[in-house]
Amino acid sequence: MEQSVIPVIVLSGFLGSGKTTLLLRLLKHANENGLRVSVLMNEVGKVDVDGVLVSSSTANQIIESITEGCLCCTKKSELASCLERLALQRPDVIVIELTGVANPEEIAEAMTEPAVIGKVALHRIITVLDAEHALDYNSIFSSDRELIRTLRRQIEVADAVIANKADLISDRTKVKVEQMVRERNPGCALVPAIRCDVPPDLAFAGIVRLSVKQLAFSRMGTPTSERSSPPLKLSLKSAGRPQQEAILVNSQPAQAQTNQSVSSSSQPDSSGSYSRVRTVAIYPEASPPLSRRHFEDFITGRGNRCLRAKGYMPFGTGGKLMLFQLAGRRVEWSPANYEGRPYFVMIGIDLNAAQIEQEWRKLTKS
Ligand SMILES: Nc1nc2c(ncn2[C@@H]2O[C@H](COP(=O)(O)OP(=O)(O)OP(=O)(O)O)[C@@H](O)[C@H]2O)c(=O)[nH]1
Repeated sequence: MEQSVIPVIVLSGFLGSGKTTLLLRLLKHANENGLRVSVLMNEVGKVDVDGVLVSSSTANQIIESITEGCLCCTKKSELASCLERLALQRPDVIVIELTGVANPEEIAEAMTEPAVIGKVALHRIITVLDAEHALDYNSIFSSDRELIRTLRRQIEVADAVIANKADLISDRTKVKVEQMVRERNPGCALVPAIRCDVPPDLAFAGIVRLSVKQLAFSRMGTPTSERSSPPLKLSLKSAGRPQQEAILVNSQPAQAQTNQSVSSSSQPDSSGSYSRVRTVAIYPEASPPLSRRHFEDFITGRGNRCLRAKGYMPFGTGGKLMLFQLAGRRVEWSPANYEGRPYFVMIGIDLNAAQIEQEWRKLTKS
Protein backbone atom coordinates (compact mmCIF):
# COMPACT_ATOMS: atom_id res chain seq x y z
CA MET A 1 0.00 0.00 0.00
CA GLU A 2 1.38 3.39 -0.98
CA GLN A 3 1.38 5.68 2.00
CA SER A 4 3.91 8.37 1.40
CA VAL A 5 2.93 11.95 1.90
CA ILE A 6 3.15 14.11 -1.21
CA PRO A 7 5.24 17.25 -0.80
CA VAL A 8 3.76 20.55 -1.91
CA ILE A 9 5.79 23.50 -3.20
CA VAL A 10 4.06 26.87 -3.12
CA LEU A 11 5.17 29.54 -5.59
CA SER A 12 4.23 33.02 -4.49
CA GLY A 13 5.13 36.53 -5.58
CA PHE A 14 3.46 39.68 -6.81
CA LEU A 15 1.75 40.04 -10.19
CA GLY A 16 4.21 39.66 -13.03
CA SER A 17 7.21 38.85 -10.84
CA GLY A 18 8.07 35.62 -12.69
CA LYS A 19 6.17 32.77 -11.02
CA THR A 20 5.11 31.14 -14.28
CA THR A 21 8.62 31.58 -15.64
CA LEU A 22 9.88 29.66 -12.59
CA LEU A 23 7.17 27.04 -12.89
CA LEU A 24 8.09 26.35 -16.52
CA ARG A 25 11.73 25.92 -15.53
CA LEU A 26 10.86 23.56 -12.71
CA LEU A 27 8.62 21.49 -14.97
CA LYS A 28 11.36 21.22 -17.57
CA HIS A 29 13.83 20.03 -14.94
CA ALA A 30 11.27 17.57 -13.57
CA ASN A 31 10.58 16.18 -17.05
CA GLU A 32 14.26 15.70 -17.70
CA ASN A 33 14.76 13.93 -14.39
CA GLY A 34 11.72 11.70 -14.30
CA LEU A 35 9.97 13.58 -11.50
CA ARG A 36 6.20 13.49 -11.76
CA VAL A 37 4.71 16.87 -10.96
CA SER A 38 1.09 17.88 -10.56
CA VAL A 39 0.38 21.57 -10.85
CA LEU A 40 -2.35 23.71 -9.37
CA MET A 41 -2.65 27.16 -10.89
CA ASN A 42 -4.78 29.97 -9.54
CA GLU A 43 -5.91 33.16 -11.28
CA VAL A 44 -7.93 35.97 -9.75
CA GLY A 45 -9.79 36.47 -13.02
CA LYS A 46 -11.95 34.20 -15.13
CA VAL A 47 -9.34 33.66 -17.77
CA ASP A 48 -6.47 31.29 -17.24
CA VAL A 49 -3.73 32.69 -19.47
CA ASP A 50 -0.89 31.02 -17.57
CA GLY A 51 -2.70 27.67 -17.62
CA VAL A 52 -2.78 27.84 -21.42
CA LEU A 53 0.91 28.70 -21.46
CA VAL A 54 1.93 25.92 -19.10
CA SER A 55 -0.28 23.29 -20.78
CA SER A 56 1.16 24.15 -24.16
CA SER A 57 4.74 23.80 -22.99
CA THR A 58 4.59 20.67 -20.87
CA ALA A 59 3.70 17.08 -21.47
CA ASN A 60 2.74 14.40 -18.96
CA GLN A 61 1.90 16.85 -16.24
CA ILE A 62 -1.40 17.06 -14.48
CA ILE A 63 -2.61 20.61 -14.35
CA GLU A 64 -5.59 21.92 -12.43
CA SER A 65 -6.73 25.52 -12.41
CA ILE A 66 -8.82 27.47 -10.00
CA THR A 67 -9.99 30.73 -11.50
CA GLU A 68 -12.08 33.71 -10.47
CA GLY A 69 -10.77 34.12 -6.98
CA CYS A 70 -7.81 33.73 -4.77
CA LEU A 71 -6.92 30.44 -3.10
CA CYS A 72 -5.99 32.24 0.06
CA CYS A 73 -9.43 33.80 0.49
CA THR A 74 -12.52 33.40 -1.73
CA LYS A 75 -11.40 30.05 -3.15
CA LYS A 76 -9.83 28.66 0.01
CA SER A 77 -12.59 26.08 0.42
CA GLU A 78 -11.68 24.58 -2.97
CA LEU A 79 -8.11 23.93 -2.02
CA ALA A 80 -8.50 20.63 -0.18
CA SER A 81 -10.63 18.82 -2.76
CA CYS A 82 -8.34 19.96 -5.50
CA LEU A 83 -5.27 18.76 -3.62
CA GLU A 84 -7.00 15.52 -2.92
CA ARG A 85 -7.68 14.99 -6.62
CA LEU A 86 -4.10 15.77 -7.49
CA ALA A 87 -2.80 13.50 -4.73
CA LEU A 88 -4.80 10.62 -6.17
CA GLN A 89 -2.58 10.76 -9.26
CA ARG A 90 0.37 9.92 -6.97
CA PRO A 91 2.78 12.57 -8.30
CA ASP A 92 6.19 12.93 -6.67
CA VAL A 93 5.39 16.55 -5.90
CA ILE A 94 2.57 19.06 -6.24
CA VAL A 95 3.41 22.63 -7.23
CA ILE A 96 0.90 25.41 -6.53
CA GLU A 97 1.30 28.70 -8.36
CA LEU A 98 -0.59 31.32 -6.39
CA THR A 99 -2.10 34.51 -7.70
CA GLY A 100 0.10 37.55 -7.41
CA VAL A 101 -2.03 38.91 -4.59
CA ALA A 102 -2.20 35.80 -2.44
CA ASN A 103 -0.82 35.36 1.02
CA PRO A 104 1.06 32.03 1.00
CA GLU A 105 0.66 31.68 4.73
CA GLU A 106 -3.06 31.09 4.28
CA ILE A 107 -2.28 28.16 2.02
CA ALA A 108 0.04 26.69 4.63
CA GLU A 109 -2.75 27.03 7.13
CA ALA A 110 -5.23 25.28 4.85
CA MET A 111 -2.92 22.30 4.84
CA THR A 112 -3.59 21.77 8.54
CA GLU A 113 -7.18 20.75 7.83
CA PRO A 114 -7.95 17.23 9.02
CA ALA A 115 -9.17 16.20 5.56
CA VAL A 116 -5.75 16.63 4.06
CA ILE A 117 -3.40 15.67 6.82
CA GLY A 118 -1.43 12.58 5.90
CA LYS A 119 -1.92 13.05 2.18
CA VAL A 120 0.12 16.10 1.35
CA ALA A 121 2.61 18.22 3.25
CA LEU A 122 4.03 21.67 2.73
CA HIS A 123 7.55 21.25 1.38
CA ARG A 124 8.53 24.87 0.91
CA ILE A 125 7.34 28.30 -0.05
CA ILE A 126 9.28 30.11 -2.76
CA THR A 127 8.58 33.78 -3.34
CA VAL A 128 9.57 35.43 -6.60
CA LEU A 129 10.30 39.12 -6.36
CA ASP A 130 10.26 41.55 -9.27
CA ALA A 131 13.51 43.24 -8.26
CA GLU A 132 12.89 46.08 -10.68
CA HIS A 133 9.69 47.21 -8.96
CA ALA A 134 9.78 45.71 -5.46
CA LEU A 135 11.20 48.81 -3.80
CA ASP A 136 8.38 50.96 -5.18
CA TYR A 137 5.45 48.90 -3.94
CA ASN A 138 5.02 50.84 -0.71
CA SER A 139 4.54 54.10 -2.54
CA ILE A 140 2.55 52.68 -5.45
CA PHE A 141 0.09 50.92 -3.17
CA SER A 142 0.11 53.36 -0.27
CA SER A 143 -3.68 53.53 -0.42
CA ASP A 144 -4.10 49.77 -0.14
CA ARG A 145 -2.74 48.62 3.19
CA GLU A 146 -4.04 45.10 2.83
CA LEU A 147 -2.13 44.66 -0.41
CA ILE A 148 1.07 46.01 1.14
CA ARG A 149 0.66 43.63 4.07
CA THR A 150 0.21 40.71 1.69
CA LEU A 151 3.32 41.64 -0.27
CA ARG A 152 5.30 41.77 2.98
CA ARG A 153 3.98 38.43 4.10
CA GLN A 154 4.99 36.90 0.76
CA ILE A 155 8.58 37.72 1.70
CA GLU A 156 8.36 37.05 5.42
CA VAL A 157 6.99 33.52 5.23
CA ALA A 158 9.13 32.32 2.33
CA ASP A 159 11.74 29.59 2.68
CA ALA A 160 13.45 31.00 -0.39
CA VAL A 161 13.18 34.36 -2.14
CA ILE A 162 14.25 34.76 -5.75
CA ALA A 163 15.25 38.35 -6.52
CA ASN A 164 14.23 38.02 -10.16
CA LYS A 165 14.74 40.36 -13.14
CA ALA A 166 18.32 41.02 -12.09
CA ASP A 167 18.99 42.03 -15.70
CA LEU A 168 16.84 45.13 -15.24
CA ILE A 169 18.42 46.62 -12.12
CA SER A 170 21.63 48.37 -11.15
CA ASP A 171 24.05 46.97 -8.57
CA ARG A 172 22.83 49.60 -6.15
CA THR A 173 19.21 48.53 -6.49
CA LYS A 174 20.30 44.93 -6.11
CA VAL A 175 21.89 45.73 -2.74
CA LYS A 176 18.79 47.63 -1.62
CA VAL A 177 16.48 44.81 -2.62
CA GLU A 178 18.63 42.32 -0.74
CA GLN A 179 18.59 44.55 2.34
CA MET A 180 14.81 44.84 2.17
CA VAL A 181 14.45 41.05 1.98
CA ARG A 182 16.96 40.46 4.76
CA GLU A 183 15.15 42.91 7.04
CA ARG A 184 11.92 41.01 6.59
CA ASN A 185 13.27 37.50 6.44
CA PRO A 186 16.84 37.08 7.68
CA GLY A 187 16.81 33.30 7.49
CA CYS A 188 15.54 32.60 3.99
CA ALA A 189 17.61 31.51 1.02
CA LEU A 190 18.01 34.61 -1.14
CA VAL A 191 18.93 34.06 -4.77
CA PRO A 192 19.30 36.73 -7.44
CA ALA A 193 18.21 35.51 -10.86
CA ILE A 194 17.44 36.37 -14.43
CA ARG A 195 14.27 34.70 -15.69
CA CYS A 196 14.25 32.58 -12.53
CA ASP A 197 17.29 30.65 -13.62
CA VAL A 198 17.98 29.14 -10.19
CA PRO A 199 19.35 25.77 -9.10
CA PRO A 200 16.39 23.35 -9.25
CA ASP A 201 17.38 22.13 -5.78
CA LEU A 202 16.03 25.38 -4.44
CA ALA A 203 12.64 23.77 -4.97
CA PHE A 204 13.24 20.06 -5.31
CA ALA A 205 15.88 19.27 -2.67
CA GLY A 206 14.58 16.44 -0.54
CA ILE A 207 11.96 15.27 -3.01
CA VAL A 208 12.25 11.63 -3.90
CA ARG A 209 10.91 10.00 -7.05
CA LEU A 210 7.96 7.70 -6.45
CA SER A 211 9.76 4.70 -7.90
CA VAL A 212 12.60 5.31 -5.45
CA LYS A 213 10.16 5.72 -2.58
CA GLN A 214 8.46 2.44 -3.43
CA LEU A 215 11.81 0.68 -3.54
CA ALA A 216 12.65 2.05 -0.12
CA PHE A 217 9.26 0.90 1.12
CA SER A 218 9.64 -2.66 -0.06
CA ARG A 219 13.25 -2.96 1.13
CA MET A 220 12.69 -1.54 4.56
CA GLY A 221 9.29 -3.07 5.09
CA THR A 222 8.07 0.16 6.59
CA PRO A 223 6.03 2.84 4.96
CA THR A 224 7.80 5.94 3.78
CA SER A 225 5.02 7.96 5.21
CA GLU A 226 7.40 10.66 6.26
CA ARG A 227 9.12 11.67 3.09
CA SER A 228 12.82 11.78 3.39
CA SER A 229 13.86 15.39 3.30
CA PRO A 230 17.55 16.10 3.52
CA PRO A 231 18.18 19.66 4.53
CA LEU A 232 18.29 22.17 1.74
CA LYS A 233 21.80 23.41 1.23
CA LEU A 234 20.64 26.99 1.11
CA SER A 235 19.28 28.05 4.45
CA LEU A 236 15.55 27.60 4.66
CA LYS A 237 13.15 29.11 7.06
CA SER A 238 10.48 26.80 8.35
CA ALA A 239 9.75 28.27 11.74
CA GLY A 240 6.50 30.08 12.11
CA ARG A 241 4.49 28.01 9.74
CA PRO A 242 2.70 24.72 10.02
CA GLN A 243 4.82 21.66 9.41
CA GLN A 244 2.07 19.11 9.04
CA GLU A 245 0.53 17.59 6.02
CA ALA A 246 -1.46 19.78 3.71
CA ILE A 247 -4.43 19.43 1.40
CA LEU A 248 -6.75 21.27 -0.91
CA VAL A 249 -10.42 21.06 -1.64
CA ASN A 250 -12.55 21.28 -4.75
CA SER A 251 -11.63 23.34 -7.75
CA GLN A 252 -13.36 24.46 -10.83
CA PRO A 253 -11.76 23.36 -14.07
CA ALA A 254 -10.15 26.02 -16.17
CA GLN A 255 -12.94 27.94 -17.79
CA ALA A 256 -13.16 27.74 -21.50
CA GLN A 257 -13.44 31.17 -22.96
CA THR A 258 -16.97 32.33 -22.91
CA ASN A 259 -18.72 33.74 -25.92
CA GLN A 260 -18.96 37.16 -24.43
CA SER A 261 -17.06 39.53 -26.59
CA VAL A 262 -16.24 41.97 -23.90
CA SER A 263 -15.29 42.04 -20.30
CA SER A 264 -15.73 40.41 -16.95
CA SER A 265 -14.48 41.63 -13.66
CA SER A 266 -13.73 39.63 -10.55
CA GLN A 267 -15.66 40.40 -7.43
CA PRO A 268 -13.73 42.18 -4.76
CA ASP A 269 -13.48 40.31 -1.51
CA SER A 270 -13.78 42.46 1.53
CA SER A 271 -11.91 40.01 3.73
CA GLY A 272 -9.45 38.76 1.19
CA SER A 273 -5.93 39.87 0.58
CA TYR A 274 -6.57 41.28 -2.83
CA SER A 275 -9.00 43.89 -1.61
CA ARG A 276 -9.39 46.34 -4.48
CA VAL A 277 -7.71 44.31 -7.16
CA ARG A 278 -10.01 43.72 -10.14
CA THR A 279 -9.61 41.88 -13.41
CA VAL A 280 -11.12 42.72 -16.75
CA ALA A 281 -11.09 40.36 -19.73
CA ILE A 282 -11.75 41.47 -23.29
CA TYR A 283 -12.32 39.27 -26.32
CA PRO A 284 -11.71 41.40 -29.40
CA GLU A 285 -12.74 40.71 -32.95
CA ALA A 286 -10.33 38.45 -34.85
CA SER A 287 -8.56 41.47 -36.36
CA PRO A 288 -9.22 44.55 -34.28
CA PRO A 289 -8.69 47.68 -36.40
CA LEU A 290 -5.81 49.11 -34.43
CA SER A 291 -2.06 48.89 -34.44
CA ARG A 292 0.06 47.10 -31.87
CA ARG A 293 1.23 50.44 -30.57
CA HIS A 294 -2.29 51.72 -30.07
CA PHE A 295 -3.12 48.52 -28.24
CA GLU A 296 -0.15 48.97 -25.92
CA ASP A 297 -1.16 52.59 -25.31
CA PHE A 298 -4.64 51.44 -24.41
CA ILE A 299 -3.27 49.10 -21.76
CA THR A 300 -0.48 51.27 -20.38
CA GLY A 301 -2.59 54.45 -20.47
CA ARG A 302 -3.96 53.64 -17.04
CA GLY A 303 -0.66 54.30 -15.27
CA ASN A 304 -0.12 52.36 -12.09
CA ARG A 305 -3.71 51.27 -11.96
CA CYS A 306 -3.12 48.44 -14.40
CA LEU A 307 -0.58 46.29 -12.59
CA ARG A 308 -0.50 43.41 -14.97
CA ALA A 309 -1.93 42.46 -18.35
CA LYS A 310 -1.56 39.42 -20.52
CA GLY A 311 -3.26 37.61 -23.34
CA TYR A 312 -3.06 36.56 -26.97
CA MET A 313 -3.44 39.20 -29.65
CA PRO A 314 -3.20 38.99 -33.47
CA PHE A 315 -0.26 41.31 -33.96
CA GLY A 316 2.22 38.81 -35.35
CA THR A 317 3.14 38.50 -39.03
CA GLY A 318 0.01 37.89 -41.09
CA GLY A 319 -2.19 38.41 -38.02
CA LYS A 320 -0.67 35.50 -36.12
CA LEU A 321 -1.48 35.42 -32.43
CA MET A 322 1.28 36.49 -30.08
CA LEU A 323 1.57 36.26 -26.32
CA PHE A 324 1.33 39.73 -24.83
CA GLN A 325 2.55 40.53 -21.31
CA LEU A 326 2.71 43.70 -19.28
CA ALA A 327 4.49 43.44 -15.92
CA GLY A 328 5.11 46.64 -14.04
CA ARG A 329 5.81 49.10 -16.83
CA ARG A 330 7.33 46.61 -19.22
CA VAL A 331 5.63 45.21 -22.28
CA GLU A 332 6.78 41.94 -23.81
CA TRP A 333 5.62 40.14 -26.95
CA SER A 334 6.55 36.57 -27.73
CA PRO A 335 5.54 33.89 -30.24
CA ALA A 336 2.62 31.71 -29.15
CA ASN A 337 1.31 28.25 -29.93
CA TYR A 338 -2.15 29.25 -28.82
CA GLU A 339 -4.75 28.89 -31.56
CA GLY A 340 -7.95 29.98 -29.85
CA ARG A 341 -9.75 33.24 -29.95
CA PRO A 342 -7.78 36.42 -29.15
CA TYR A 343 -8.25 37.89 -25.70
CA PHE A 344 -6.48 39.88 -23.08
CA VAL A 345 -6.83 40.31 -19.34
CA MET A 346 -6.02 43.36 -17.27
CA ILE A 347 -5.41 43.17 -13.54
CA GLY A 348 -5.28 46.31 -11.46
CA ILE A 349 -6.54 48.37 -8.61
CA ASP A 350 -10.11 49.63 -8.91
CA LEU A 351 -10.24 48.91 -12.62
CA ASN A 352 -13.64 49.90 -13.94
CA ALA A 353 -14.79 47.13 -16.29
CA ALA A 354 -17.67 49.07 -17.82
CA GLN A 355 -15.51 52.06 -18.54
CA ILE A 356 -12.69 49.99 -20.04
CA GLU A 357 -15.18 48.12 -22.17
CA GLN A 358 -16.62 51.37 -23.44
CA GLU A 359 -13.18 52.76 -24.22
CA TRP A 360 -12.25 49.58 -26.05
CA ARG A 361 -15.41 49.73 -28.18
CA LYS A 362 -14.72 53.33 -29.05
CA LEU A 363 -11.14 52.61 -29.96
CA THR A 364 -11.94 49.63 -32.15
CA LYS A 365 -15.06 50.99 -33.84
CA SER A 366 -14.36 50.59 -37.53
N1 LIG B 1 13.56 41.18 -18.31
C1 LIG B 1 13.09 40.16 -17.61
N2 LIG B 1 11.81 39.78 -17.79
C2 LIG B 1 11.35 38.73 -17.06
C3 LIG B 1 12.19 38.03 -16.12
N3 LIG B 1 11.46 37.05 -15.57
C4 LIG B 1 10.22 37.11 -16.13
N4 LIG B 1 10.15 38.13 -17.04
C5 LIG B 1 8.98 38.59 -17.83
O1 LIG B 1 8.04 39.13 -16.89
C6 LIG B 1 6.70 38.89 -17.33
C7 LIG B 1 5.92 38.19 -16.25
O2 LIG B 1 6.47 36.88 -16.03
P1 LIG B 1 5.57 35.69 -15.46
O3 LIG B 1 6.45 34.53 -15.23
O4 LIG B 1 4.37 35.49 -16.32
O5 LIG B 1 5.11 36.34 -14.09
P2 LIG B 1 4.01 35.79 -13.08
O6 LIG B 1 4.48 36.12 -11.73
O7 LIG B 1 3.69 34.37 -13.37
O8 LIG B 1 2.76 36.69 -13.47
P3 LIG B 1 1.26 36.55 -12.89
O9 LIG B 1 1.03 35.12 -12.53
O10 LIG B 1 0.42 37.02 -14.01
O11 LIG B 1 1.17 37.44 -11.73
C8 LIG B 1 6.83 38.08 -18.61
O12 LIG B 1 6.76 38.97 -19.69
C9 LIG B 1 8.22 37.46 -18.49
O13 LIG B 1 8.80 37.15 -19.74
C10 LIG B 1 13.54 38.48 -15.95
O14 LIG B 1 14.32 37.97 -15.14
N5 LIG B 1 13.93 39.55 -16.72
